[in-house]
Amino acid sequence: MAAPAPAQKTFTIGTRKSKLALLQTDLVLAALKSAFPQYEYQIFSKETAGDLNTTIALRDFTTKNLWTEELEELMIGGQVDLIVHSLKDVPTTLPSSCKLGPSMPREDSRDVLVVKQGLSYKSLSEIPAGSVVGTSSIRRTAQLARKYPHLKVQDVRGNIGTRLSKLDAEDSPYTCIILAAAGLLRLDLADRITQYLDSKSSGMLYAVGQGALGIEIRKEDTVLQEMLNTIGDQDTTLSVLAERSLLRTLEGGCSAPLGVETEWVQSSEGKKLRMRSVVVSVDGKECAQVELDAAVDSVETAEAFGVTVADALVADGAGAILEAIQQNKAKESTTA
Ligand SMILES: NCc1[nH]cc(CCC(=O)O)c1CC(=O)O
Repeated sequence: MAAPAPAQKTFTIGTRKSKLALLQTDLVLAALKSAFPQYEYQIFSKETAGDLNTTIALRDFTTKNLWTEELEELMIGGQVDLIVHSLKDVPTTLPSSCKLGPSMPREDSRDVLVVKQGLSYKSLSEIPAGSVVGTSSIRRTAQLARKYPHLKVQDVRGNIGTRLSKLDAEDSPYTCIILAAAGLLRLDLADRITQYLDSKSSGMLYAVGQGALGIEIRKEDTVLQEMLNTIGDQDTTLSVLAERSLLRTLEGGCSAPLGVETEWVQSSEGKKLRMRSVVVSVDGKECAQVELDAAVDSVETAEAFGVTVADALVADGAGAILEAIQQNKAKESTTA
């Protein structure tokens, strides 16, 4: 008699509960299902500390693992097999038993300007002096202070829907807010995008990993590693590896005022990764800036490129800017 068929293998995908997180998880689930229809998949969603704390400014959190830690514990415990994150929210150093798999194709990585409903400004340069821009990101705040010093910045927290409601509220202090294009595009809110921000249009660079998904697995899970290799995109994987290596080397974590912009360019020596990067002091007065190209074709060369750009930024003054921010933080936490 034939042995009974083995129980159908089911992969459990862990995610945050926000609308965007669930949409992103559906993208991964669809890709896995289409490449590996022989397996079953289920989603386990959970609200994280980051979702539950919407009043404290993000930069005041001391832990960097706000969005990831609780799900990682479940994965290490075996209750989930993979976690789908916004890569931007994933710390550059993971628990020793976890790793990131290859990245699927990246959504638009740029920041965008969203103007309050009813106002007709078309770009950041049209926003009048003294207007309030909503953002809780130190990177966006610092770059605004540098390029648009006549504008004011005020915190705005919550998921994307909440931020849009806060912007549009009649008694809102905000003229506009800055968001990641990726979130709005995935939520089908492209009609709220007033202007795409980048090195050319506005001099604003995006966050490391922005627009990409981070798929985290257990380090020893060779089955899932192989499966993710199949649905991964080499160009995206190498760009985000280089960006994350830059951030890790600068040791600024998610609170570093570091902006990047990577693109693949054709040169006479073949395809190269171009990385623009900037570190700005919170008041916008100090700035280190570097643009480099490198032939990147492996994990090793991608990570080495990130280190090279970090070293060049430090040589251009980034170290002093980051140190001043660290010292300020230390001071605040002893006097608060
Ligand atoms: N920190 C919150 C966060 N994490 C990921 C995204 C958007 C999607 C992405 O960048 O992949 C956002 C919102 C935003 O910055 O507008």
